Amino acid sequence: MQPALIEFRHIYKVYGRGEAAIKALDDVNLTIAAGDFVAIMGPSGSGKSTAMNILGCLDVPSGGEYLFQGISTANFSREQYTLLRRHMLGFVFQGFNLLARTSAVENVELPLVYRGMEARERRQKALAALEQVGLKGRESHTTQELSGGQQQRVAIARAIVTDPAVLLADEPTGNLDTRTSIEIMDLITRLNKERGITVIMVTHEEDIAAHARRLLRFVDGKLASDSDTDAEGDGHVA
Ligand SMILES: Nc1ncnc2c1ncn2[C@@H]1O[C@H](COP(=O)(O)OP(=O)(O)OP(=O)(O)O)[C@@H](O)[C@H]1O
Repeated sequence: MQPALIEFRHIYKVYGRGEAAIKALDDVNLTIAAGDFVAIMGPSGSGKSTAMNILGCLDVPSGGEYLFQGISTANFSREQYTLLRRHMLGFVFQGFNLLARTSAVENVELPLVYRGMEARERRQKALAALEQVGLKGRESHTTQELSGGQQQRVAIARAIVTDPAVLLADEPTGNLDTRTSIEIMDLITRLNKERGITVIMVTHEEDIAAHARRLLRFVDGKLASDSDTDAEGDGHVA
């Protein structure tokens, strides 16, 4: 049997010591299969960002074990974490996090520069990724010449240009109006369905979470519920 893509075994994250210690994550057990589309919700301070940081190898748990494709990351070196991040994970943030005064195509090429890819191949891949997110014709526009929705599309192109197994999205529509949010969610849903990218997304909005297939709710650092949505994989509430 294939191991799950992602597994949390008794994950704890504790900040501070003694009386002041805060359990940001408290014995979280979780498996996510390849190709799933998971939304994470919960009140402020419930541990969502902490969980995303551990999933994204930006932070390590205080206890428990994080397995990726069945391999424990517990004894990973800093370099191994970096490799896992660069080769398997793509990130999208609420604030887009693009370089200003830099063209869309150059922003998308950036992760390929870190990989040491040759310039021509890099450009080709970045242009293809921009086309995939519906930005053909805007490749040379700089960040400030693009709308918020277009900037998020560039950020998504940058996240998928490396062909990651997992897209980690932290409130990807948090800075967008309703119509643009729906367009971005349709794009993310398409990437999940057509390219098979596993999507894990934090959101505060129920109707954004409804695009996912599965919904995890955190309360006080614990995984309080884990249920299927009504999306049935088509990205829309039935
Ligand atoms: N670096 C840190 N040092 C100390 N405490 C922290 C740190 N990061 C998070 N915490 C605490 O851990 C708990 C979980 O925080 P976390 O940021 O994961 O919550 P969240 O669900 O993402 O909240 P929000 O929706 O407000 O972003 C909170 O009580 C928070 O104050």
